[in-house]
Amino acid sequence: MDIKELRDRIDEADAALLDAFCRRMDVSAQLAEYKKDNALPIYDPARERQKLGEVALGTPEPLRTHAMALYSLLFDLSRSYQEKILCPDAPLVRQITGAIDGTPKLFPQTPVVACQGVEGAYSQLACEKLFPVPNIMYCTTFESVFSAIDSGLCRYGVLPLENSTAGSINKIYDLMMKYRFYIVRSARLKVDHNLLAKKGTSVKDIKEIISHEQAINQCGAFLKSLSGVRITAAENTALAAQTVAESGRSDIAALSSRYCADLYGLECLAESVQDQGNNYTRFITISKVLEIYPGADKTSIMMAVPHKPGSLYRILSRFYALGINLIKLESRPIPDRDFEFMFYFDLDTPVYSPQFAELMSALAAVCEEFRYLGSYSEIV
Ligand SMILES: O=C(O)C(=O)C[C@]1(C(=O)O)C=C[C@@H](O)C=C1
Repeated sequence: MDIKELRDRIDEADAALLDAFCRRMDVSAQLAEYKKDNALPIYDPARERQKLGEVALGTPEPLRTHAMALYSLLFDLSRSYQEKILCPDAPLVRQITGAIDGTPKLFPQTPVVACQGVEGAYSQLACEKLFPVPNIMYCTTFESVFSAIDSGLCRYGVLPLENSTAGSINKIYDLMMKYRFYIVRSARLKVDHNLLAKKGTSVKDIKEIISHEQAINQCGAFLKSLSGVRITAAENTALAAQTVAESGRSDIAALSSRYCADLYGLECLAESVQDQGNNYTRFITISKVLEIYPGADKTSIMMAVPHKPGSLYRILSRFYALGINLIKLESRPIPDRDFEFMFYFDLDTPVYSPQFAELMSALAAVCEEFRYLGSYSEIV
């Protein structure tokens, strides 16, 4: 048999499948109306289990798992179709539409912004990338940034979320579980670590290098190339530069930004010493109020899914069914719950698209715990 004949047979099978699929979804819509009239929940796990059992029995062995995967997807599509019929205007979708209409068109120019660190820290550079003229309030910890927003002390907070070399900043993800906030903008900042020391120092004199743990990790190869040097962790890279400047020693150096060299009158002994030339950190701007500025094409959400096989797959299949691209997936253990995880998703979808509205109403209905973290644009 040639390829043309085989493809004709596939087309024939597909026509029957498509017809059966449309009929099945049509009945699903009728079931949605029945459930509404009789106050029944959309999801009926016992019925789905029974159907899967029948599918397993009715399918020859080599195709059994494939058929079961197909039916799991069919149930998902069927349920999301029913949700669309029963709750076309979910409260979350109304809240998002309200925020789009109610947010000013211009991003704030001179607000009070909280960030962790001191003058010269990468967070300060991020604040300046995110706002034209930020009025920066420095906090000692990431948590104090969250609480400054929560208490209304500052309107915005800027926090690092992930680094292209070192990965996610788990502490921030964990704090996200504890505080209520929305992301209103993000930015990618190129992070260049430089070896800074007092003027007149040469690399061979250096006996100690101080910096933030993340920066030390990102400069592993360079640090290995220096022998007999003690590595000391500092609270942040700016503080490391300040310590060197105030040390009165000519055998100590810091890994820090170019900005800090100027700020603390230090000399740059070696430039861009990080392992990966393209070292970026992604920062987010958070606010207590949901604001959606024009051009929002990214959305972050977090959710706890039931602790059973296929739960995450069910969520992912919804993204797939609606053609929504997932750009990041992170998971963190939920405190006090045995091996249960909170999942964080970054989605690449304009907040104005109908698929997005459909996804938001569907997810809010299927997850154990679901939080919409905001829609925003990213400055690169
Ligand atoms: O049987 C139902 O109650 C349906 O709504 C149909 C259906 C299905 O698509 O087969 C969809 C959702 C339920 O969880 C169970 C089954």
